[in-house]
Amino acid sequence: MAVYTEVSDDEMRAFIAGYDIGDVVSYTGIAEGVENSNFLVQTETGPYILTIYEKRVNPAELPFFVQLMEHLAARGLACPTPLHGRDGVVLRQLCGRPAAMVTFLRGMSAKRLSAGHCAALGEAMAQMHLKGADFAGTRANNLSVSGWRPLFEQCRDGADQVKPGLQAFIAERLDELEKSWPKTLPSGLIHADLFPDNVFFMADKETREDRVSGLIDFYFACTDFLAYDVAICLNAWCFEPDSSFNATKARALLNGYGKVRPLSADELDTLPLLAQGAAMRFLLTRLYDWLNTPEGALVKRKDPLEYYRKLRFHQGLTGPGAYGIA
Ligand SMILES: Nc1ncnc2c1ncn2[C@@H]1O[C@H](COP(=O)(O)OP(=O)(O)OP(=O)(O)O)[C@@H](O)[C@H]1O
Ligand SMILES: N[C@@H](CCO)C(=O)O
Repeated sequence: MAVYTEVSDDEMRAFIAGYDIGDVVSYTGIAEGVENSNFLVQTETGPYILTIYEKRVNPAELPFFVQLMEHLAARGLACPTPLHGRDGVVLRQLCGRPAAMVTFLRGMSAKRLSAGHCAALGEAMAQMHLKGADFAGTRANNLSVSGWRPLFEQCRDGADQVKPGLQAFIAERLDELEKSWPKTLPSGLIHADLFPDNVFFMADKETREDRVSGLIDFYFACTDFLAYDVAICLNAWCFEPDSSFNATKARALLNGYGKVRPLSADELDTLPLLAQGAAMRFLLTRLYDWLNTPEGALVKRKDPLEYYRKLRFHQGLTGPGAYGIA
């Protein structure tokens, strides 16, 4: 459940009055998500999403995220578009926290992922990379290689409670990743959290096949290697619940991506390393949350060991062939 900030009816009405979108008809907290408080707000002119930004979002970075969504939406990417208040302002305050309203996107995240979903995701991600190429804003990725060790230092003492030997495993892998992390791959705007819950699909009316209808949750977006985004998605989309890797889904994802933006030989060769790094990122943030979320908290903790297993898989690879590509 991700509604950290409760909003009263009066506070909601006053907040919505700041926009030219009619009066509030109803609103409800959205249970999904872990980072921010989200509400579905119905007004006389339709549905909107209200986000109240919580702990992990740095208010100073909000203009970057808002301008990025405006940039991508203006170039035809189906993503939330921030609403301007009557005074022109996008970033506002509600219940003492930064807040913004965005357009509501139709569609649903895929519950049972198929190779078709992975192919569609690959294409949509590549389109986002191309549309983001002329975005003027930049934001360093604080959850890439230089951010992992400080995060590890904050949770290393608890690691062995989660799995005996985990502390030594992470320490050894971190040393290796820091030594071998690439320096010169094609870079640009990446989403950095394009998990299945952040991608909406709708069935095509004629073919009945699921098409991507929208990408949401740009609050980890940053400037980094484009192939790192691909690696994050290989991890998030191509493993089965029993932890086995599905090379058919990986091939579909990579081919879908490559149809729009072909990956260079360097990017392909580096994928196993990038995928290990991407697994390290989510292993560490989940480990940190696991150790720091009090028992009984409203938010459901995600299993860090899922990403330990993913890291181990990529660690054993010598090239991108295991991802189903020649
Ligand atoms: N623009 C939108 N249109 C429709 N639904 C949305 C939109 N934005 C968010 N939602 C709904 O709200 C839920 C939570 O949103 P979001 O993933 O942005 O939250 P979060 O707390 O930042 O989550 P995460 O844990 O993925 O970082 C989504 O799963 C979706 O159901
Ligand atoms: N997608 C993240 C959580 C939200 O950023 C994870 O699964 O760990």
